[in-house]
Amino acid sequence: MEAIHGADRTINVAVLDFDGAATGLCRAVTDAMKRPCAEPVAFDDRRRFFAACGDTRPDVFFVDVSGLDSEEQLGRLASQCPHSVMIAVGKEGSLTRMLTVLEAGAHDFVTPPFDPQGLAGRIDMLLCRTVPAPAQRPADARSAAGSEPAEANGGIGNTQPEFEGFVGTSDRMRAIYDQIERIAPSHAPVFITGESGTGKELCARAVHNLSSRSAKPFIAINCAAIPAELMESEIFGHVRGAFTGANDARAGAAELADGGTLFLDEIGEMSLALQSKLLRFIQTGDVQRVGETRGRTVNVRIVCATNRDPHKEVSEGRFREDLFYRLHVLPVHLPPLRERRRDILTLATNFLRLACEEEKRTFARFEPAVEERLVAYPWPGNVRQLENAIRQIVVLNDGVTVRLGMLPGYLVTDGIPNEGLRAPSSRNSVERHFIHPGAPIEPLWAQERRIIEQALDAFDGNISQAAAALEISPSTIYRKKQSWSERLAS
Ligand SMILES: Nc1ncnc2c1ncn2[C@@H]1O[C@H](COP(=O)(O)OP(=O)(O)OP(=O)(O)O)[C@@H](O)[C@H]1O
Repeated sequence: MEAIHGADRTINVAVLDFDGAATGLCRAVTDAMKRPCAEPVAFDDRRRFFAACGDTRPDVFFVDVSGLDSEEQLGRLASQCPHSVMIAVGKEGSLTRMLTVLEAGAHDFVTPPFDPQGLAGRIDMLLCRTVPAPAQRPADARSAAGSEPAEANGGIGNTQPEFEGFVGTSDRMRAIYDQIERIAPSHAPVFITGESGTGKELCARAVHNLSSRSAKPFIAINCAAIPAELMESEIFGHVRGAFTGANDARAGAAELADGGTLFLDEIGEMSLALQSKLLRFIQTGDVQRVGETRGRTVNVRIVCATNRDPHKEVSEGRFREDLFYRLHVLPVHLPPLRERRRDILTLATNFLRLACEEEKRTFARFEPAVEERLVAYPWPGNVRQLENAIRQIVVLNDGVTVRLGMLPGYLVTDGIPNEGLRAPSSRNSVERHFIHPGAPIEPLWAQERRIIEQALDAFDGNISQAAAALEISPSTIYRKKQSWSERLAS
């Protein structure tokens, strides 16, 4: 019964009920849901219900909490089924009971009079947010989900890698997946740019894995991590006695990668002297070990990456122009996380799942205030920083729901560590702009334009979503856009 989580898939529902009320509610809710639902499986025996749910993990379960001994049973169930939506059904609500039920991991605690319609909408939304999709081949994923991806429902949606280890379904990332698929079969060099932590190495590996070289080695060298004097021997190898400490002959990365891919990370850090040698190697295919006069021919595909602006490096004389044009044949640019904010929660949920598996923890979700923070933060260290933040939360805390108080300090305070963009989309966050005395004041229309354009960027140009986040109507955005073009044209 484990879920396959496309929007059109049949949803499995179970209900624990002692007097018929929860089953009645469950039927009314499933009738009102947009997704197809299987006939709810009803239980009136607690033991059988918990055992069955633990085994089969339905997508949604309704639990009549009036017959439970303690909320601990709910907590265990929430941990066992982290991707299921749990609705607690009570006879009457006290605030304390509600809080303990929610703390145990229920998504909602409902008491009569019920609102099946409203609950159906909420469950539809929660299903998008909590439930992972199965790993799919990218082409299948994009054709099956492509026309109506989970993100269209405004939720987290797919939390499994979408493409060769990449998580994220934003338009920007989908375009990257397409690009990687197109360039992978070629033998030409690939030049990957992007800020630190945006996934350049992941991209290089994807190019290799999808190429005809995938059965041969992928050898990665980080040009920033190896001292300049050792770099030549790391790439090209050395003969015995070539320099002090070279007690044995050794093959370099270029030889080891024969038939496969040589990934030169942080190539912008390579010295000009070594750049000349690399150029010669690319032109001839000949590897000459340090201390050797005769070379040997190898067949490698070069993929390189840098977080610098390569054009600037060339124009400022730090990177050889001839080498740049040899390498910059198939360029790929990975966007910073702040420019594809809709991927943040998908990535965060994925990292939460992975960290919980590895650290044996039970977190299954983020509370809404945490989601807001995650989406609003500019992530100057990009995906790597997000991954580290989630790992830190998981290691230092326990529970089912990640709460605001568990976030690292820099995410809780309003500070922006670097010059990154502050998210415009957080409803409850207050933008703080300080105007220093004597500083030029930006006209109101220009400030409005900046804020609206940031919101549009954050939602990949989706006007309805940007308008909802800004709490204005979509027509206001259309009207403003019109007035800016008139103003700029005049
Ligand atoms: N889209 C993504 N989905 C899942 N994980 C990602 C994604 N992008 C990056 N990561 C993860 O983030 C971390 C950093 O990625 P990677 O090392 O590829 O970045 P990079 O751009 O090469 O960084 P640097 O410039 O610092 O070398 C890795 O653990 C990687 O698996």
